[in-house]
Amino acid sequence: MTEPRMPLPQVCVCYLLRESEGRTQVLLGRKKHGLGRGYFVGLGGKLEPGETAVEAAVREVHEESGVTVRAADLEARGRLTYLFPHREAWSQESSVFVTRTFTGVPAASDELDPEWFDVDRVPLAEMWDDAKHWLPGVLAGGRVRRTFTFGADLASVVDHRVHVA
Ligand SMILES: CNc1ncnc2c1ncn2[C@@H]1O[C@H](COP(=O)(O)OP(=O)(O)OP(=O)(O)O)[C@@H](O)[C@H]1O
Repeated sequence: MTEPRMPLPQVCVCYLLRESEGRTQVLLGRKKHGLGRGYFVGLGGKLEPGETAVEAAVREVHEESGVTVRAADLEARGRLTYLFPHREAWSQESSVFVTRTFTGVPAASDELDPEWFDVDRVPLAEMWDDAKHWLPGVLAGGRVRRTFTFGADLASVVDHRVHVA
């Protein structure tokens, strides 16, 4: 994978965390449309022209759940590169954010029905295949910089590495 690539489409994802009865929970939802339909995902989506990843995360959290987050409260936790050599249009780079500070109660949207999960019980088997490699670490306070390559089935991670220049 050394050939030069066009800049990849930029997306963001933002994990909202809360404490409930002594347990830490994360807000996820099953995606209703588009790329990754049927998978549980964090709130997020594509950056609009001229937007920074943080600005996009603030907007997407609100659009998808009705919850308000402030840019200053988002913790940048890293970047993920998703490569789909068998479907180049799906390749993306994602900026990952986490926050415990938000206002409002999550509500269903056209994109997903938000649901709280204990962080040690996230539905990894119903998420994109890459999530099991990094999401538990990020939800436990860590950072991530990884590149994942998906196979011909467009679902399985066939290679993952800490960084591809
Ligand atoms: C391939 N492995 C993956 N693993 C984990 N999460 C993945 C993902 N691939 C995309 N994501 C997330 O999905 C959102 C973008 O989704 P994406 O569909 O591109 O954007 P958006 O919802 O704006 O548009 P559509 O309505 O679907 O066109 C964004 O949060 C991004 O982090």
